[in-house]
Amino acid sequence: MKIKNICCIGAGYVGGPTMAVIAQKCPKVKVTVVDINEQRIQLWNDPDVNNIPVYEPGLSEIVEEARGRNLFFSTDVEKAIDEADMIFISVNTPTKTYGIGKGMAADLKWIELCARQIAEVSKSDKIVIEKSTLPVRTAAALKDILDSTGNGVKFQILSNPEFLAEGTAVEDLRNPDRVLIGGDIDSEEGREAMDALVNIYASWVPKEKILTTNVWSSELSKLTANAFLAQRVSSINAISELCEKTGADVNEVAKAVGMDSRVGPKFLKASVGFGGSCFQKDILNLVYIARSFNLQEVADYWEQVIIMNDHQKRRFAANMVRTMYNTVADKKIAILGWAFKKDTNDTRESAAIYVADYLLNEQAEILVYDPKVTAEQIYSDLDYLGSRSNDANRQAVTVVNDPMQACKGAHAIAVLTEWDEFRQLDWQEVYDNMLKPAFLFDGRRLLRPDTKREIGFEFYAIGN
Ligand SMILES: NC(=O)c1ccc[n+]([C@@H]2O[C@H](COP(=O)([O-])OP(=O)(O)OC[C@H]3O[C@@H](n4cnc5c(N)ncnc54)[C@H](O)[C@@H]3O)[C@@H](O)[C@H]2O)c1
Ligand SMILES: O=c1ccn([C@@H]2O[C@H](COP(=O)(O)OP(=O)(O)O[C@H]3O[C@H](CO)[C@@H](O)[C@H](O)[C@H]3O)[C@@H](O)[C@H]2O)c(=O)[nH]1
Repeated sequence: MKIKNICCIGAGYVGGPTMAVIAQKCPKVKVTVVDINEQRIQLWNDPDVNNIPVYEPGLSEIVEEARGRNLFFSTDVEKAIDEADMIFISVNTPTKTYGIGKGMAADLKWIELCARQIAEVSKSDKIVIEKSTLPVRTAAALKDILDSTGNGVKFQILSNPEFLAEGTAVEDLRNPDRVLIGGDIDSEEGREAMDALVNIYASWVPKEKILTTNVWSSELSKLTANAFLAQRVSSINAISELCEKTGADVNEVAKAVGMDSRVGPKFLKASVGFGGSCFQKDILNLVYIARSFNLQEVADYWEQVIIMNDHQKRRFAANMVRTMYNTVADKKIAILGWAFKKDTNDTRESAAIYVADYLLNEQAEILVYDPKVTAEQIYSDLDYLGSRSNDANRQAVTVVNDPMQACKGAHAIAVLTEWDEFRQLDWQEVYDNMLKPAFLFDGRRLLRPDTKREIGFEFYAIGN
């Protein structure tokens, strides 16, 4: 089966970059990314390619090359569905905030809306691909909805979870560790659909890296992969607290442990806590699924990864307060970095939001600098927590676009995102312009303790 037209529903952090790379690597395939968010689509179509709504190194160049040639962004969802042979569903699947499974289960309302719309609009057979991260067995629900139209259109459902990490999305998409495709391997139509998707990826991914499985394994592998990665971060963060009590250094411990080839060195960087839109949501979802099958021990085991992460964020903020003589009321605290990791403008579940909220509850005055996050986003993150009025957030938090300005006259600095530029700051000048004692809290192990202490900072770092 030759695919000519691809539609992707959802022009977010996954849909945008993934489709841009497919369009670049398959110039003969027309790729249309659609979204109900008009402003987002407008930005994807902005003549100045630097204004596209997702910041990822290397992405604007690809969009510039492919946009208007075989890559299109549109709000006309129906037309794109109608024209496509292959439809990726890449909409958000956040944690439910209401009803059964509130705070745990994935909210599948947007997925279901997509399925219903595809069912309603389609006049020809289609391959429908789960790109969003979904609970295991969601494909069965999609199949039910799609097969109930009664208009004779045939749908093949595949699971093709995305493993890209933000900040390295383009590199991860161009050079994936693996591509996972789950489908109905027992039927000829199922195998044909899987082959069609394999062929798209085979345009640039070596065949041995393209893995095909049954649908349920594919769906569950995605949740499992994120649970394993997050578990490593929580494991090293648990050890970081022990390091602080014993004189061991978490970086040295991580290096010694990670050099065991059975463990490996990646994802052992202690931090103020993992953030991002995926780890917490996907583990909560896994825990919820395990509980729904009455697997209490399995659920409790994975839940601990989240409990540890919440503890890490809280204890970092509490340590700041304790160190600063048990009060930060009316003290100026500069937060360097708001994104959940470097090289992205995404702030979802960023540790910075929770640390700031904790300090605001202690009546601190906060100045924030992040090279890629807007003031509007920072206020909206704080407002969303609902800890105080929106006005109170604007009164207590000032967002600036120069790190030196954030630190000037501050009692303390907290480094909460590992942006490279923070290493290069003139730390002597920062110190000179701060109130003394000048407290510096490194939540990312970004800065060298010896040089900062030499300058005169009261320096604290996770796991040191
Ligand atoms: N962000 C990541 O790094 C990442 C990586 C791998 C997998 N995932 C998974 O991919 C999925 C998408 O994540 P994201 O970060 O791109 O989300 P996102 O919120 O950035 O983008 C989702 C988009 O879908 C749109 N949308 C929702 N319902 C729609 C509908 N019915 N019709 C048209 N558009 C609709 C929204 O307007 C939004 O722009 C999630 O399931 C997530 O778990 C995310
Ligand atoms: O050693 C580490 C590694 C990561 N982190 C933090 O963990 C969070 C997540 O980082 P990362 O995994 O690099 O970014 P994400 O974009 O959230 O990517 C994860 O989540 C995606 C969405 O499901 C998956 O596709 C990716 O494979 C998976 O890495 C960030 O806050 C990091 O700062 C640490 O604290 N220490």
